Amino acid sequence: MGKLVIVAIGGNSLVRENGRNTIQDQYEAVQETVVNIADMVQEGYNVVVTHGNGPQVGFELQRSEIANEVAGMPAIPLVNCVADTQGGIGYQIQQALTNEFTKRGINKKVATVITQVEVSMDDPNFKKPTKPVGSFFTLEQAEEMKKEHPDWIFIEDSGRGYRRVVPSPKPIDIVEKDAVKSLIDEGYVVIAVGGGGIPVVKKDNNTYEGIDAVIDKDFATSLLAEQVNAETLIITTGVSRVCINFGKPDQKALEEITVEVTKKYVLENHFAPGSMLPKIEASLNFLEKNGTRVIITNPESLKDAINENAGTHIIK
Ligand SMILES: Nc1ncnc2c1ncn2[C@@H]1O[C@H](COP(=O)(O)OP(=O)(O)O)[C@@H](O)[C@H]1O
Ligand SMILES: NC(=O)OP(=O)(O)O
Repeated sequence: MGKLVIVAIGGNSLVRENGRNTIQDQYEAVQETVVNIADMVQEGYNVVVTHGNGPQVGFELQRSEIANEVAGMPAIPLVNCVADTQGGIGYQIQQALTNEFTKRGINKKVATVITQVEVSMDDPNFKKPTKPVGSFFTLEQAEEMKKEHPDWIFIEDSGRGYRRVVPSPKPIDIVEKDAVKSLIDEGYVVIAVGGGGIPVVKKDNNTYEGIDAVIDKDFATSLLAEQVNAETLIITTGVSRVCINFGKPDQKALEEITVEVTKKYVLENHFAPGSMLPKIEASLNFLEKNGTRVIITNPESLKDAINENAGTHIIK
């Protein structure tokens, strides 16, 4: 069996900049991304795919709230919005990847696993929402919305505007990890922990119950990578490389950095919370366990990045 690589697709990287946010636009972005994943499979890598849902889960929540306010339809709990977006995006990746394999004559099967991820009810992150979801707003728009919904919390997201935030507990365990492992062993390209996984808590009688939150997909991906013994973790996002002094005149793109240097940059606040910081922290977690390398890049650079010609590489 070839080397096992986990590729995480950022939710924002599936959103077109035309502001329409249609399902068709999202499918086109998925189709562009899977071309690069198929290239990796063709090069002999075993690939597990994970994906975010930050924008999409926020859109779903907004649709539910509008339907509730306008038509009195019952609101959809946040945990179910996560499940819905996990299924919807998983379906698109599964179909696009299967079609790409068919076109290229690659004999590979693809399966999406509806994945529950255990979190702790006592996680302090339930009290302090940090996960940005949905659209970007101006400060004026955010202030206007807060007048109508005083309980909504907004943060500024990496110079891109203001976004609503929801609680984001840390993942403890992947409930369906054995199913994922079995499918990998059978040669499937598996899509799992979509949107960071559906957050669940374990009750005293060992049963699970959903809880309203959005788990960061980078942390869930890092945990899955550890649990299935992946060698390489690749996080695709909106930038080709991680930078220091991001957005400033002296911005510098990083090609290769060690864990030690990365930790120093974290302490110097080079990585924005809610966007680049979780990717970096998830990368460090993975490298401190069984991982050997992490690559952070944009989807179109995937193939070059795995051949060490693009992206930011974090090594031990
Ligand atoms: N130091 C940094 N280097 C590069 N990008 C950064 C940095 N800090 C913040 N960012 C921003 O973080 C974004 C990635 O986070 P985000 O869009 O939330 O992730 P995702 O692709 O998983 O949805 C980048 O596209 C960039 O705008
Ligand atoms: N759930 C999650 O982390 O999604 P994004 O990667 O889209 O922010």
